[in-house]
Amino acid sequence: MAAVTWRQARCWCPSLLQVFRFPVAQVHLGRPTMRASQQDFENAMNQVKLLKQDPGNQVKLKLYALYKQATDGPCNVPKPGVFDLVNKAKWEAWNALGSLPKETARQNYVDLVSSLSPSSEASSQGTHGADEKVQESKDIVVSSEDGITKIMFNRPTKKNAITFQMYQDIMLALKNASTDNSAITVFTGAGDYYCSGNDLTNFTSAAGGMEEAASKGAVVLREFVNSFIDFPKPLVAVVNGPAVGISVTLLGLFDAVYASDKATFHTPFSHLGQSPEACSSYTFPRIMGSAKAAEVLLFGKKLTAREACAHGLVSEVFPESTFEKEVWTRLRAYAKLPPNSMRISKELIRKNEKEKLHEVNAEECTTLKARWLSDECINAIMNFVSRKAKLGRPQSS
Ligand SMILES: CCCCC/C=C/C(=O)SCCNC(=O)CCNC(=O)[C@H](O)C(C)(C)COP(=O)(O)OP(=O)(O)OC[C@H]1O[C@@H](n2cnc3c(N)ncnc32)[C@H](O)[C@@H]1OP(=O)(O)O
Repeated sequence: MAAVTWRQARCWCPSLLQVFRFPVAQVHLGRPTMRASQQDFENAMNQVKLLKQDPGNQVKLKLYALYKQATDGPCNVPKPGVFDLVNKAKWEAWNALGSLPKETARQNYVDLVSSLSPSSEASSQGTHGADEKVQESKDIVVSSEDGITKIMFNRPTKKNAITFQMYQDIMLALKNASTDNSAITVFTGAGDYYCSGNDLTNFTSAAGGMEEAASKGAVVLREFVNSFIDFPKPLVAVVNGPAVGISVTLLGLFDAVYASDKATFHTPFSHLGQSPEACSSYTFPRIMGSAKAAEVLLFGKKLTAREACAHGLVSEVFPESTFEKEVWTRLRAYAKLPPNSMRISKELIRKNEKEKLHEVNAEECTTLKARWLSDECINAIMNFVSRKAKLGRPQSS
């Protein structure tokens, strides 16, 4: 066998913070064996380089973890800071292997690579077909059926609060959805909530200083919101329950919002010492008028679904008992409309606003970065974490 040439191969992660790297070598693949030799291992590493399609972040993390376990043994390096998203994900994947023996890790690596045959590659790609089920991660579940790509917040025990990993998963899901075979893309939530907004522990668990955490948070937020501004297909929210914070402000960038009559819309930014994001400082006054937007964004007035509909944020409200059936029936019909026509019409509607939206997004992120470092914000988050205040409760409306 030829001498192995190690090198770092750049893999195909298309979203923000996407550069997962893992070593590959110059040889060919062996099929799964009962006991993988060093050569099988090296063959498998080379095969990774030859894969024609991106196997997806979850698989790449698994490969990285198994490679490290097989070569270095159990994870022995300090955990990266919370904002070092890629290295933290890699560290967690490696650390999760515990004391798995090197030989077993080597075998598992070979078997995993072997399973990435051309036929199995297709189902793990972002370019999945319109009738496939795809799961990007456990907290963000992506599926595609009947011409609709559904992106579901799936963290019901935490009211679907969005972690840093989930921001990344959503960006990836949107990137994939923009080129898949579906005609429209739909967001919804699992459980009783649509989404309770940013996970307030994202900042409290930051390993680096607050300054660094705020800088990185602003970068993630800007990129995240950009992916909604630029999304080319019709984007629909199926708001199954209460929505808080960024899950509300983002709705100003959606093309249609359907809500159950048990949904509420709450942006408690002043309570949190924060400021609006997702272009809502621009979209909300345009959608609902400046007086109502101020009440919502400055004073944190919680809107019922019917109020949100009356003020233009929601397209239509449905009774809870028939919500799912009625909305999905309608969406399946919409998804049969000519997709290019819908895409071109959306482009026309969005075109004149795009530059402005990007400007607003950048400014909101800069402002929020400063807010996250303020005493008002730090105290509010600490209050939530220590359960002195729950932001949903003091509101009377
Ligand atoms: C880097 C990007 C930044 C983007 C900027 C975005 C800003 C925002 O989104 S601001 C809005 C942030 N969200 C909130 O302020 C909501 C906070 N949560 C609450 O007020 C309440 O939890 C509730 C009203 C959403 C629900 O109340 P309740 O029905 O009483 O349920 P629990 O409080 O017991 O919640 C169950 C469970 O879920 C955890 N949780 C809920 N929301 C969040 C959250 N946003 N962040 C972190 N954790 C959340 C809650 O702590 C409970 O956990 P356990 O105590 O472990 O059961």
